[in-house]
Amino acid sequence: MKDKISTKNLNLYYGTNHALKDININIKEKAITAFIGPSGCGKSTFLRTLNRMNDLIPEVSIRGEVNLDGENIYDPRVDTTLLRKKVGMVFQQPNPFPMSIYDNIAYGPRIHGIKDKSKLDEIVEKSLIGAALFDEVKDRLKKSALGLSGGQQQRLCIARALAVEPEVLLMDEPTSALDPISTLKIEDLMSELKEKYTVVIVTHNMQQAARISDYTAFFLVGEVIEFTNTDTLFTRPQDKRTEDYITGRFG
Ligand SMILES: Nc1ncnc2c1ncn2[C@@H]1O[C@H](COP(=O)(O)OP(=O)(O)OP(=O)(O)O)[C@@H](O)[C@H]1O
Repeated sequence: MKDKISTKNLNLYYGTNHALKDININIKEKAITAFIGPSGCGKSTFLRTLNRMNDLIPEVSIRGEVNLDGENIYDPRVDTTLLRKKVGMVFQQPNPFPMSIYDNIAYGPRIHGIKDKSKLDEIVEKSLIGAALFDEVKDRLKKSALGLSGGQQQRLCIARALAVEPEVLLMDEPTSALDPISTLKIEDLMSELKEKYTVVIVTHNMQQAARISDYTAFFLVGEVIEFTNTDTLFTRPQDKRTEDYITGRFG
């Protein structure tokens, strides 16, 4: 499988806080890559560098490269709107817009210029099917998205991300606000999504990383300590710090 994203000596500072230190990793296409590590070690920060979401935070400075299909996304000529269309994001708290289920999903495509009603209908249906939500909501597409359960809202947010035909999906602890059954549904969905998309997930839950990801990176105070395929990381970690973390000795 080819590398979809590769970072080169990536460093990030919040003011003087050196939050990411020389990150060099390659993320494989059409696979699930998980980031684990204790709180505050830079996982979310790193995830956000992959579609330049940190640009929106004041006092951030970034050095190094993030290459998407070989092109550095920090090149000043890059259009961040198009970048974020290609590299979509799902957050910890489901955050549907206060509008109908249909309009939530049509929102992105409309921004990108699609107005034709039948085309939008088709995108909405396809995205909801892709997010394993269609059957549950097909009779209430015009009802408010805020009436859905938390787990349904999170799948709606995934459908909303899929609607603009991304290539990469970044997920920042997408199940930590959900009950176990909704969590399982999202995990099953992620395994389906990786057939078409490159999926990158931050998770606090090591069992989740072990269950669903193909590759896992262990972060500690702004550094990637170990990054390899998930089985190896959890069964034969090379670094003592990884071993201590996965065996619950700290974190
Ligand atoms: N918006 C921000 N402004 C300033 N500093 C920040 C900001 N976001 C994160 N940081 C700092 O960057 C470091 C890494 O935080 P980050 O949230 O990326 O870690 P994390 O591993 O994702 O943690 P958690 O698992 O708790 O979400 C921390 O020192 C944090 O205080």
